[in-house]
Amino acid sequence: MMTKDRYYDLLGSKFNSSEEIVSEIINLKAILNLPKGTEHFVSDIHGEYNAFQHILRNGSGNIKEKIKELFHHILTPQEQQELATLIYYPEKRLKITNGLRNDEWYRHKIDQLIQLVRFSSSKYTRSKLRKSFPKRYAYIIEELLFQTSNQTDKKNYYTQIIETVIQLNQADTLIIDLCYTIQRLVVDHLHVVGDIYDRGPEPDKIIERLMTHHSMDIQWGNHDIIWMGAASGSPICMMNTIRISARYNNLSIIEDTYGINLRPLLTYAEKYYHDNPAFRPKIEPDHTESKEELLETTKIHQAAAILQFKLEEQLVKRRPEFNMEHRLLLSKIEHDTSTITIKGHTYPLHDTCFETVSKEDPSKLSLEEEEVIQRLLQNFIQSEKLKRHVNFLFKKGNMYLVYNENLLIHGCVPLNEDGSFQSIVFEGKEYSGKKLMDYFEVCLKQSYKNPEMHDDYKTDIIWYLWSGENSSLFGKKEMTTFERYFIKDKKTHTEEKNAYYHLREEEATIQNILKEFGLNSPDSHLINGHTPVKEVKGENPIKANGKMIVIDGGFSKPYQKTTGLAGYTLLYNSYGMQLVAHKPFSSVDKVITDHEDILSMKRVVDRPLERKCVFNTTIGKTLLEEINELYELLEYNAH
Ligand SMILES: O=P(O)(O)OC[C@H]1O[C@](O)(COP(=O)(O)O)[C@@H](O)[C@@H]1O
Ligand SMILES: [Mn+2]
Repeated sequence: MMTKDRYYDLLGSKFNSSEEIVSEIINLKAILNLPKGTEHFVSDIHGEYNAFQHILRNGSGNIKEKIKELFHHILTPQEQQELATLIYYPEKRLKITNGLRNDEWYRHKIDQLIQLVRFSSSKYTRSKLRKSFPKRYAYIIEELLFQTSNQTDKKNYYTQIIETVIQLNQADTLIIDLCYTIQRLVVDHLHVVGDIYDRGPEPDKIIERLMTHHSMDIQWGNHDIIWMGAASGSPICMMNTIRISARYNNLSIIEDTYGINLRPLLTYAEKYYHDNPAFRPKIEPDHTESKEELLETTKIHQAAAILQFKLEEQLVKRRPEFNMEHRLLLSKIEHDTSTITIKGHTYPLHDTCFETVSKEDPSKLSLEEEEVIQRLLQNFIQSEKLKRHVNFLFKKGNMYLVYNENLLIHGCVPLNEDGSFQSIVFEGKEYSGKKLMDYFEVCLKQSYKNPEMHDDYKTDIIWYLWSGENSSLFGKKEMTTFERYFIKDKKTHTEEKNAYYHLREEEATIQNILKEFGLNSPDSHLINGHTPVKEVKGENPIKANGKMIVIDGGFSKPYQKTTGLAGYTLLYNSYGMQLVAHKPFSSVDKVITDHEDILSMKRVVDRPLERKCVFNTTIGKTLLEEINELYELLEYNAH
């Protein structure tokens, strides 16, 4: 333990004089009284990088709103949209409008953008603002920002700066910098409420983009943890990532993006599998793969699924505490009649591919299969890029987050029908509610530290998190992957949701959960992703008298049919929370050429009586502690 004296000496060494300490106290106190910064919540991005980056660029409609507030009396809606498009994609827009621009256009645009920077920066201190400026024009932007073109004495100075920039052919780059500054200023902090991976084609690009973000956090989703599990040495999580990537025709994420060699798996799959309609990949109309390539994917898809089922049987048997015996489906197959009996009903099996499944010992892996799995796993563990991405997920992510009096969880808090927390025994200890989620997090972290261990308890827990009944990330009784492939009767495909999903409609449930996580403020909310909100069927994303908000971003194209909208994101500024509904995103080109935007409709979730300041936030609490310490330091120095 550090002594108090030593601590103050260390802290004091950051300041040269008492005056410096005093001015830091004044600075921090001033920050506490600024309005709280805008938080942006997104979830279930599912590899749809293009739609995601667009939402970041337009701040879920926030940029357009600022433009409207500032310029509604001088710009038509069309002109406002054009300005918005310029701010979203400055380089691309400037390229397109090349030739149409003259000095007058530049003067005008730079002035409008400066006004917007000023307007969007009112909540920031000068020092924070300075940090948000791109380096190359920081000085010029600052000069322009703190002068106004209206005061006559400053007018010449202001105009002169802009004229010089134009004369020196620097206007384009200045405009680009101003646009990105505005993008950055309208959202202070980003929360990603899980499911960056799977289904869509570019999860890696999403992670890379998030790595450059100025301030963000992640709550892991079930589709993120299977990739984290694969990098932690879990063969079953790895097989599942391969199976899903094959299903959505995205194997190039594994091969090209993460540099993992799938050849051994393909060679093996070619030997035992053929074309099979149930395993043909889902394809987009504009896909570029040849018939042969799609057939290869179909074979890999089957190999990955059967290997996953075999590994699952092994895991279920070695972990009786997981209560997953009902998932021992390979053991239930009647090979002679090609049927299976589940919960007392016998169903015919279709599109089967059980050539490698032994009747006597269905979970048994052949030597060849063991080898393929080992080689793949080594590749997953050693992929530098995957390691970088998973490191980032661990660094920025958690099972849940308490932030500014809100609780953020991707899936759920598993509940019993009576609303009590569902409990389960792991390693001889009973867990429920918050403790259960803390336990899951410890397991994930430990497993990642030991990627050379493939079937230890902590690594197996990651699979439990993917598909176990008490998993806060899954939230359903069982995952019917096997049934979906091989049984036609849709009844068997249903995945019964945890009681949480109907109980969360009630305010008392949410209050109880918030309390479990130490939240008692009347302004607290619970924010979930994970389940698409079926607005077409009348589902409301705002539940429990406004305490519960479901924001599945609906980015995942294959799921948009069921929701009717693309989905939701959430904004939380000093005036309260607003839910934003988005239409599906078409393409960047459409935005740039036709000014098509994801039409956003806003709905107010709530509006607290008082405008929230930094003082009321999580960061505010830390600042307050810092201020108190600085006061103590002043006193310590005075003695
Ligand atoms: O639609 P797909 O890709 O077949 O996946 C279905 C599976 O995905 C899950 O819905 C989990 O994914 P989500 O987290 O996106 O809901 C499972 O419950 C279900 O079995
Ligand atoms: Mn999910």
